[in-house]
Amino acid sequence: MIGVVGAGTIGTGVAQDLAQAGHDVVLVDISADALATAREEIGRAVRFQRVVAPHLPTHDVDEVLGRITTTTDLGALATASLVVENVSERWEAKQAVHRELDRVCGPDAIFVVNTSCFPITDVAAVTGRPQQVVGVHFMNPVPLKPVVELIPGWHTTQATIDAVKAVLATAGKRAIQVKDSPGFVSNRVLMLTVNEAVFAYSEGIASARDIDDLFRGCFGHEMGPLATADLIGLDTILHSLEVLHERFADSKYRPCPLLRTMVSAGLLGRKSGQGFHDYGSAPRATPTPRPVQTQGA
Ligand SMILES: NC(=O)c1ccc[n+]([C@@H]2O[C@H](COP(=O)([O-])OP(=O)(O)OC[C@H]3O[C@@H](n4cnc5c(N)ncnc54)[C@H](O)[C@@H]3O)[C@@H](O)[C@H]2O)c1
Repeated sequence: MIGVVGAGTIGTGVAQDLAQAGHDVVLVDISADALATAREEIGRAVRFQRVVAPHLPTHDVDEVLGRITTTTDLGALATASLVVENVSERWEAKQAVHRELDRVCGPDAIFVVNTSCFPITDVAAVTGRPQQVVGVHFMNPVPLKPVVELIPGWHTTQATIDAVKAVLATAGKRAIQVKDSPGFVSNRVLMLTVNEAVFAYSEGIASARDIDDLFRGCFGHEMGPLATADLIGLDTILHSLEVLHERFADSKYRPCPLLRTMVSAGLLGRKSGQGFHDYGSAPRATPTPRPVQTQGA
């Protein structure tokens, strides 16, 4: 059995993807509402998959949901062989969950850290098993993205890396391995782009629509930076920039004040229905029925 902790934007996708690959999944969150929403989202995403990704295998909704058990009790992961942690990008949450996982899980269990920016070595250090902790930066939406960033921590063993790669392969995922550093490669670059796009928008240089249009039309991106931010979640973008700002002590990562204001106002992007673009009252990241190609956070 595989544990998935955190049933938000990305944890929901991870649970779906692993269940589609045939694994029994226990999905844990502190919020019962988040777990209920996750089940609804997974049902919807499995149904939509044939429309948004006709090249991928189709799955039976009841079979996929039948492999996923949801609970608010982390103790349910006592027999997990592997746990993928996807809780909010806040240090207090990350370290508390890994300490608790270290206490409840068996000594052989491997912990996968799905984080946008925290160094994996820092997370591994709060456990008594740093050799069995590895970072996997999944991309969003997880079931549609074939590549992940894989980040060993200082003490991660090759056996851990191999075991995690084998599980990723069951879900058709290819891992690109990079060294442990805040934001790794993808988010170190992506967060700067998103932040600069927010600055340009806040200075009135162009509308959100035109900023995104430029990136689609000029660079062939499937989504512009502001639509990408909406998909990832503006709170996750803000927290990621805060981590980069603090860890590199470099002002180039200071979050645009507008981003902070929008998060305070509850404008979190797709998951709240409103960000730089309007998504109506739809909860979270239900993909629109057209091919989706996006980045991760
Ligand atoms: N959103 C993305 O596109 C994306 C992509 C790759 C990685 N990530 C990373 O994945 C992690 C989750 O991001 P997200 O966007 O899904 O966030 P989110 O805010 O959508 O969801 C986080 C979930 O964690 C739960 N949670 C918080 N504390 C918890 C605890 N102690 N125990 C159990 N559950 C807890 C919350 O209730 C919430 O449901 C972050 O570290 C983020 O940086 C996000």
